[in-house]
Amino acid sequence: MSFNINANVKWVGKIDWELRKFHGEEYSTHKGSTYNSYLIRDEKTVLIDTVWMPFAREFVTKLKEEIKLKEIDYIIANHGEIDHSGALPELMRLIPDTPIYCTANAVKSLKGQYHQEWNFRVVKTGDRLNIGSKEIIFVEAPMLHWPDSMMCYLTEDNILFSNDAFGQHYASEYMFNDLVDQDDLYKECIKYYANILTPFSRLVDKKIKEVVGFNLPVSMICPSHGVIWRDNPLQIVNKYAQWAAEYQENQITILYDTMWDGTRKMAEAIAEGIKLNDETVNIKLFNTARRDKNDIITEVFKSKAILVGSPTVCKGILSSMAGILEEIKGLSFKNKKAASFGTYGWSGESAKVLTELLNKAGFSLVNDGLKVMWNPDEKGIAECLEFGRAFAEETKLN
Ligand SMILES: Cc1cc2nc3c(=O)[nH]c(=O)nc-3n(C[C@H](O)[C@H](O)[C@H](O)COP(=O)(O)O)c2cc1C
Repeated sequence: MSFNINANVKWVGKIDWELRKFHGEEYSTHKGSTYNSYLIRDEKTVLIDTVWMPFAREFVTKLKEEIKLKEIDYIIANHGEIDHSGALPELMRLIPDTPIYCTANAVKSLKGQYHQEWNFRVVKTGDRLNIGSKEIIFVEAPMLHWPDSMMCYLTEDNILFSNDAFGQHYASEYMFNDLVDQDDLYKECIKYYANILTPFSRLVDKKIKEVVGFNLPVSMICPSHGVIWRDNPLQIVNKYAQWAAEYQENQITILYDTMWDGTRKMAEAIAEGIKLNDETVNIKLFNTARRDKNDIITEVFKSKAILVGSPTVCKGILSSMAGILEEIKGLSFKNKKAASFGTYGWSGESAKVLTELLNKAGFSLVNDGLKVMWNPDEKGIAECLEFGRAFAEETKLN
């Protein structure tokens, strides 16, 4: 499949309908994904990015149906990660001398993965490549989300090829933003931001300001995954600006794991306590052993505060909770409050362990946590209700 984006730009990527896990098993892709590659025709012909390695053969075969490979004058590698560069080895075997335009860091990441001395042409922000009646302007975007990341802009057509920024893991036969279900689209966008870009929010904010400062008109944004933004393309840039600014909604998310339901009962009673204090707050509960980790992280991203609960197990906490807290720590969430809770049988370390992990992850602790022995009785449930009520009070938005 290929389709025209306009008279001279064609999408030549791959829709991966079946993909359900990405980055190994790290990222769930409930709606599949796409690897977007673009072919620009002017006096010179330019290929922007390729596809993931398993689709390399198919990509090159289909590309040959579009164009004689020797007619590709320039390749642009906006990012060295293999979901975009994975077909380069197959392609470069056939056109080994074609120059590859990329950042200095992309030379390192591409060499690091493919161990090839291709004809690299290093570019920096503001460099221009004349392709006939138009130019391509390069904009480095380090750490959005790798050191090698870059965007490029096609003059006259006013298209920003943004690579991973503004993308989503979303397979659809309707490859334009105005044609797809808007709820589905935004769910995938915010999930991508929450799980991949959160730690780089300051850089996102800086980059948006820098690019806006160039005063380049933008008629379309073509990311490297998911749909092309042609209807009001700046809507996703505005969303990124909001998400980068310590985004939060009036939401409290409760994460827990449990063996014999005691900690679940605590979680539910705490939720009730929150509601008694504040009927407006959106409360969501997740059993971390049973729910998708990336979906949970998206909810944490949206929250003003979180509560995490685990029973004490071998003086520690349950492994699903330990795993997700490790990931949450890496994402460096800002300006969020938290507290912990959990049941125990004799030594009762879990609430303290959770509090320490939350502290290390950068959350502001509202209290020292709540522990309840064995399965909570009436008194234990009353303590949870009060704990929830007080937590709601402490976390009310000003
Ligand atoms: C394998 C195992 C190890 C445990 N280790 C501890 C422990 O080190 N300290 C403690 O206080 N309780 C320990 N407990 C007791 C649990 O914390 C207790 O049964 C708790 O009520 C379980 O909560 P849940 O109903 O949410 O699963 C352990 C229980 C199990 C099954």
